[in-house]
Amino acid sequence: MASSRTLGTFRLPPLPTIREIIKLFRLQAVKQLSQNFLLDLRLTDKIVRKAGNLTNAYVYEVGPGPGGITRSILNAGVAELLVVEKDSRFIPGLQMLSDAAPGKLRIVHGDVLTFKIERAFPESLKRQWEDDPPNVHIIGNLPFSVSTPLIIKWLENVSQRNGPFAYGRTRMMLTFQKEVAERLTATTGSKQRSRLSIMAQYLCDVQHILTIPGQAFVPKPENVIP
Ligand SMILES: C[S@@+](CC[C@H](N)C(=O)[O-])C[C@H]1O[C@@H](n2cnc3c(N)ncnc32)[C@H](O)[C@@H]1O
Repeated sequence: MASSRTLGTFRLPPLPTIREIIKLFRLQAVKQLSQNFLLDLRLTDKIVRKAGNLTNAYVYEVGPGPGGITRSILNAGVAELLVVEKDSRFIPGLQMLSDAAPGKLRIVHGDVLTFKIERAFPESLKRQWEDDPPNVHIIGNLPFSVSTPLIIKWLENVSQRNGPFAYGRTRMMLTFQKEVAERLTATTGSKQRSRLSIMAQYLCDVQHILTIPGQAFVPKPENVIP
């Protein structure tokens, strides 16, 4: 009999809702840390579907928080999901998810700005830069105070083919504040064209995939777009 890892048919068992997890573990968003959660699993499923086919993929989720996107990634048939979360309050809820998905979810209590993902996944996943992208994906809904410095760091990593790009042309699916997303995707001549647009588009194929309405987040932030 083949394992679910090979077939990519894993589904999480019934679990408390994200709202219940937030109540259970007292995970109220901390305003100073710009925490805004996605509670609607249909939306997190949609975000994860847009990241492409994750069957047997190795996924690095940055800032899982109460775990909405995390659940959708686990249900997408991944080989392994590694999450890095800075706020220790979220670790017990993530541990519950890990227990529900034996051998699939690795939890790191740490900082995405310093975590060394290049050592975390098997060497065998590495591809030449010119080859098809590796089966390694980055997904995240980070606070905006972190997503901007992080994307600048990752663009530097792309140019040096290290960090997450030691595996090859690793794909990323990230949420950004509306203004940052507009700058990342701004074409020549547009008002939002900036150094960030030029750097990002020179080094990556940048696409605006979907707009998340502010009311999808709890609490509701300023304008957001992935
Ligand atoms: C905007 S919330 C999103 C949470 C969850 N992904 C969701 O969509 O509901 C951002 C998450 O990133 C975490 N975070 C913030 N800075 C971080 C850092 N430097 N390293 C790792 N996690 C971080 C926060 O604690 C929080 O859980």
